[in-house]
Amino acid sequence: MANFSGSDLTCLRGERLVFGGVSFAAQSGDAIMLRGRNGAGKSSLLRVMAGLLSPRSGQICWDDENIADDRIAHQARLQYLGHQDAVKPVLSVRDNLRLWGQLRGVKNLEQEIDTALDVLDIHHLSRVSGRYLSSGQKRRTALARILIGQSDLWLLDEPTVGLDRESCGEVSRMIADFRSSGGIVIYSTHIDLEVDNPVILDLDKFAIPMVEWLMEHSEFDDLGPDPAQEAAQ
Ligand SMILES: Nc1ncnc2c1ncn2[C@@H]1O[C@H](COP(=O)(O)OP(=O)(O)OP(=O)(O)O)[C@@H](O)[C@H]1O
Repeated sequence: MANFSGSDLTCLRGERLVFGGVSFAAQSGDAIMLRGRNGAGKSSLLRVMAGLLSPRSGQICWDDENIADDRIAHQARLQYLGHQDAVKPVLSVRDNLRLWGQLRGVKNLEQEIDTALDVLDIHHLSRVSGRYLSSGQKRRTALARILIGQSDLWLLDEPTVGLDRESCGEVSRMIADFRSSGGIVIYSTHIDLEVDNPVILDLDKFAIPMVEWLMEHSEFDDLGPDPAQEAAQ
């Protein structure tokens, strides 16, 4: 049974404190849904979970090992689906999936590609170049990518953006199948994606004022002595 957890995570983007004090824990078969208003930090947290962004404080562990200690092992166990579909315009759908599978060293690649094309119902597009795909077709291609090769963790940033209702149902089924094979799924969504009993992590609850956080973490120490106090001495 795998464990994926984060404790007391704080994330700064640019000059802005996005969230502080976020903790989570998931085991094989679990799903966590990230909720929160626009800008609450759902994408940022998914990037932190993927090891693509370092938290300002706190740590993330897979089976009690800090993911920062072996980023390559962490990348190998996860599939991350960001806002961008990362579909290469000059490659056909099949070649896009092939490239992805080759990068991950997937065995039986052609067979896995066929299965993924069937699941996402895009077999008829397999020879079409990325540049000719609609946004929903690109999203389906990106979703097909996460089915290729073995993984233990899916990090999905608004997986259903641009999808029609039927494809949203397909995403729900993909998530259910992955969980029943022991996978952990963490996803953000603004729609009601049908997922069985997800734990809800509401990031609106973790926004804290910037100044308060800086004071708490003694960031003002670097500014030197208070001139007003010095003048009074
Ligand atoms: N590359 C970046 N550099 C600086 N700030 C960033 C960057 N990306 C995002 N931010 C800021 O971080 C904050 C959180 O953004 P994030 O995309 O994580 O939120 P979100 O909850 O996913 O939003 P949405 O629901 O709109 O997708 C926002 O204030 C945003 O402006």
